[in-house]
Amino acid sequence: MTIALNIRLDYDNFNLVSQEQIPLKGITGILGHSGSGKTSLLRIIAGLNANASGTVKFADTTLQNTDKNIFIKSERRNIGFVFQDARLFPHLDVWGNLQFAAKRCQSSRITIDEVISLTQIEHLQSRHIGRLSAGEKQRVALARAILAEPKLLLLDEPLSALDNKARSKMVELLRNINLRLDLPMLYVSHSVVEIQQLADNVLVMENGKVIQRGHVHQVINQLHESVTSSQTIQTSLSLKIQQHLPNFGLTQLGFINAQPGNPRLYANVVNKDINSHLRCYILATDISIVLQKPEETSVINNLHGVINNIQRLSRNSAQITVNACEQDFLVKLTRYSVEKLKLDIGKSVFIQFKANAIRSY
Ligand SMILES: Nc1ncnc2c1ncn2[C@@H]1O[C@H](COP(=O)(O)OP(=O)(O)OP(=O)(O)O)[C@@H](O)[C@H]1O
Repeated sequence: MTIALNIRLDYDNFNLVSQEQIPLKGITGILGHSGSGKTSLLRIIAGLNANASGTVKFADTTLQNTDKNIFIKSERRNIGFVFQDARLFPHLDVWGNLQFAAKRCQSSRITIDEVISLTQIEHLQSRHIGRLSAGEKQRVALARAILAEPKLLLLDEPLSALDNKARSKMVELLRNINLRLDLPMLYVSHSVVEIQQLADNVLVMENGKVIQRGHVHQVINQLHESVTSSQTIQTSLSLKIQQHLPNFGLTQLGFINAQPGNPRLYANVVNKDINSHLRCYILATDISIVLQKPEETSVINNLHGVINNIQRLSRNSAQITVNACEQDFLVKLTRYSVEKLKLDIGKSVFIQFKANAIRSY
């Protein structure tokens, strides 16, 4: 199933042009700076922007074809939408908000109780909307959207008002809902970390155009510097949980396609089952490079690799790509260190990073 777009939207100071086939499998993240056109793109797909011209096809259904004067109204598109600000009915309690959605929904592939349980709002049912936290409101908005049994769910920065704890809970919840209901999602955010933790595939937007697309790790590891700040350049990867070392507060991890002899990595204890995959990232500023094999060091993660790219970031800093165990690691160094260590493409080096450099939500 895909969304096929061939559209154009012109405002006085902004033009969006997109010819895109978006495969609707799992969660597709749409990443980009403020003003790059992410919300406009979602609104066109949802049928909330009649000013756009061109064609929008959802699987075999034409939702819009300007030449043929076709425009299926938003409420008939079978597409759900969760906004940044939840947009619940303020005069109703949680149950009232859910009932409203359930009444409008025709089939019953999922019951209201199942949705309440999936979104973890059992204890909130009689609560008035005005007495919910931002995270709770988002979970109710999500429940309401799911109850309408959409074929596609669009989410526009739904986590932006949440703190880190609520955010990580929502990320887990969205993944769970995506798997349990097999409900494809398009998820807009300007946060690289949020997209890294949630999306399977990513589109990157800039100035009203999609400039990058692909699998989450591949896109994030090659993010254009105009999209990411040099502070958030990161290696995005998935690792396999090998064993927990509770006495040390550590978890041992392996590369997914590990070859015999590949070293293990260590992260601060991760609450996940053995053999499951941990989606994680390592900031480029958290990795350092040494020329000799470190023998006596407190830095727990040490990998041998070869430099395959050096890219200048600013007058005084550079991004070095080191391939180790068939994985590219991005490292940010000062130009002083690059010159001092005489780093060059093809040079054999060791990279080092601490356990707490392996991050996840
Ligand atoms: N109704 C409108 N009339 C004129 N210009 C608009 C309108 N809606 C959006 N724009 C402009 O279109 C551009 C893209 O806006 P859009 O909301 O799609 O960006 P975005 O990437 O979602 O940004 P953010 O992350 O801040 O939500 C912006 O420059 C915005 O000012």
